[in-house]
Amino acid sequence: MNETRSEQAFRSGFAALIGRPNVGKSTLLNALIGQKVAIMSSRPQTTRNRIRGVLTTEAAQVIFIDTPGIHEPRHRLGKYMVEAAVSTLREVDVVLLVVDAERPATREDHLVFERLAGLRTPVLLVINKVDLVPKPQLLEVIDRLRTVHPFRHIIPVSAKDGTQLDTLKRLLVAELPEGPKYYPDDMVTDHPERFIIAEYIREKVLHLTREEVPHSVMVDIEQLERREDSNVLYVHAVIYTERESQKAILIGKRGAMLKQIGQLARQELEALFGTRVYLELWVKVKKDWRNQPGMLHRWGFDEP
Ligand SMILES: Nc1nc2c(ncn2[C@@H]2O[C@H](COP(=O)(O)OP(=O)(O)OP(=O)(O)O)[C@@H](O)[C@H]2O)c(=O)[nH]1
Repeated sequence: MNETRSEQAFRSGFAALIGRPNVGKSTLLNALIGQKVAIMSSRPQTTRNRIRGVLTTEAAQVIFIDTPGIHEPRHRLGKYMVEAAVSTLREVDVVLLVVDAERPATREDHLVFERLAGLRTPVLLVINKVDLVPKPQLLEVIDRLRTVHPFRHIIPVSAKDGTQLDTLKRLLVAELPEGPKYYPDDMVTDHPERFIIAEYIREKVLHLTREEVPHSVMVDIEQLERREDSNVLYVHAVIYTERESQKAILIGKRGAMLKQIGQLARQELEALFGTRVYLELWVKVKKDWRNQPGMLHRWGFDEP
């Protein structure tokens, strides 16, 4: 249709939506996503990092995730869980911090601000509910919050009447890397857990093997079963490589590397889902998987 548009690279990635209760996160998300609001998790109560929604435009896809531990005081949640929540902020592409223009720096807000210390992920500060405050007051708020963190942008919006939402979308998408469309446009429900688990395992692979194993690694979750009675999430995953030599590295001496990958991934997944995780990992060679459309579809990478 439009030539210049089709030449532009598609962007995709994860955005963490954070902010104390009642600042308008849900309203904002609904306003950004509009009719396509897609609450992805069928069992929100069992998943800690739930996907709240997916914004798909012609040029980009933003997957918004929730990080519940971020808003909780340390004593209620325990150090480990807070750290798990904060580590999510390091893993996403962009953080959207929402505050309320009328009450922008309560004690609860500061709790959230504290979690940003030292964070390298770009943070967009969204000052919501600007329809409720006069402009001079808004300028004061911006001045005050400017010093809280080196925000990438400060964007005053009103989720309620739509003020500045297009600007916010544009700035948000600009922070995302080029990438595939992870979810079909009309996806309403799925098990995003599959995708998240695969990404966690893949991250451990890349981290532990450094340059020895290139990015051609793919993780496929073959089986995902929640054993309600025992509160265990059972995961059977296969790490695909393109060469035998990579497979050998991934398995390591007497399986030591694979064991380490599994242990680290399991610990993080347990923190993420708040349940025990039984993780079974296999390594298989699948030559040239990247050129097999069937494989790509299986992993949800549909052509944009
Ligand atoms: N005036 C005004 N009200 C808003 C705006 N955005 C949200 N609200 C109101 O603020 C209240 C809280 O909004 P929510 O979207 O539920 O807030 P939340 O941050 O998702 O809250 P939790 O789910 O508790 O974390 C609701 O009554 C909204 O109608 C806005 O831009 N302007």
